[in-house]
Amino acid sequence: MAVGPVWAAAGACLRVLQRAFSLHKAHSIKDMENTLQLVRNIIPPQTSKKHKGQDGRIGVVGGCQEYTGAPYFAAISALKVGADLSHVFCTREAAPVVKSYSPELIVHPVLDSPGAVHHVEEWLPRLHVLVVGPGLGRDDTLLENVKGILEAAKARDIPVVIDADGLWLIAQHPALLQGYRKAVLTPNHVEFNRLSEAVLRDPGDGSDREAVQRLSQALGNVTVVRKGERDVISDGEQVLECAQEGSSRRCGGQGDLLSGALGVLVHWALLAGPEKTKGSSPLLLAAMGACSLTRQCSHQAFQKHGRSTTTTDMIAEVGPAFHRLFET
Ligand SMILES: NC(=O)C1=CN([C@@H]2O[C@H](COP(=O)(O)OP(=O)(O)OC[C@H]3O[C@@H](n4cnc5c(N)ncnc54)[C@H](O)[C@@H]3O)[C@@H](O)[C@H]2O)[C@@H](O)CC1
Ligand SMILES: Nc1ncnc2c1ncn2[C@@H]1O[C@H](COP(=O)(O)OP(=O)(O)OP(=O)(O)O)[C@@H](O)[C@H]1O
Ligand SMILES: [Mg+2]
Repeated sequence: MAVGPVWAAAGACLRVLQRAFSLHKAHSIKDMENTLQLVRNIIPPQTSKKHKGQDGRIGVVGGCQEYTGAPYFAAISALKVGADLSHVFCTREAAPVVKSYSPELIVHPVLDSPGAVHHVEEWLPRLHVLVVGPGLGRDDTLLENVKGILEAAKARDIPVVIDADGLWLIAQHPALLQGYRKAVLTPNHVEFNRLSEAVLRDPGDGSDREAVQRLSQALGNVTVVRKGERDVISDGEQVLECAQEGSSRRCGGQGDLLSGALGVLVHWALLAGPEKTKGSSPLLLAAMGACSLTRQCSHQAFQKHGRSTTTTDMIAEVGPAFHRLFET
């Protein structure tokens, strides 16, 4: 019987695979650590010489009758990461609710008004980044206004982070962002599949890494962050993975935290210049920073609150998590 040699061959094969896997894992961890080092480089120093607004004026476009939490989570997270001013452009009904969550946000009740595009356009020169989509909903009038806002942001070369229902809009009209190198898309599992179907028609089999890279390429190298058990990030050229330890809690709102944090980091990364980013794509660095931070917040909050952890608990961890990842 040749069972012995077969088992021996299978065992050897398994050991080779295990070794390859652990080497790959060690490599990924090293890649992640190298990238986090570059993320530390882009963080602007805190000095007494700065004026209000310099470290970030972020606009969140979202907030409607159903969803008021999502734009709040995104906008407050931007502030907690270190932006100086955070604006929310939402519907008339949502505005008093969002305001009542926090006196720190500047809230514009304009998104469902006929002058929505014009109003946001007037603010654009004073904003560094737009985060489009958290709690936006899918009302046609709102989405039409957001189309106009995106066109206006592109015309001014303002970076945009697109999340949640903003991604729904892009799945209907991919041309809106085609080739815009200052865009970052942050789909969850379902949003990623929807976008891939819409943009690639045949998303194919391939690995997660290939799928993210292909979507980015098909959209003309916009940066794509696919959230999940591991976050996969690509600008169509490079692919990074974020495997920072998070938690097994999957409450709503964690992606909103990520999008707000990313808004600030995108501003910082673009401001930092090549001597700080050392040839790496600023948007990839910003994405890796925001993904690591969100997961670290989740990890810390879960250690304290376990099963009852919610996004509010994670937001309370933004300061300590940021310090732990980027300032020690
Ligand atoms: N407190 C709030 O106001 C919140 C509002 N939210 C808003 O809710 C709106 C809809 O967002 P959704 O994320 O529900 O988008 P979708 O409506 O596209 O999601 C569809 C469904 O997919 C499911 N899903 C998510 N991840 C999955 C996975 N990995 N595998 C299988 N199914 C999965 C979700 O449970 C959801 O019911 C957006 O505007 C969003 O910003 C969310 O951000 C959560 C918090
Ligand atoms: N299975 C998982 N294991 C660990 N972390 C995960 C897992 N899935 C998602 N995450 C993390 O949770 C965060 C939010 O991702 P998620 O997929 O929940 O976004 P979302 O559905 O857009 O959230 P939201 O409820 O805010 O809309 C990201 O930091 C991501 O890395
Ligand atoms: Mg989401």
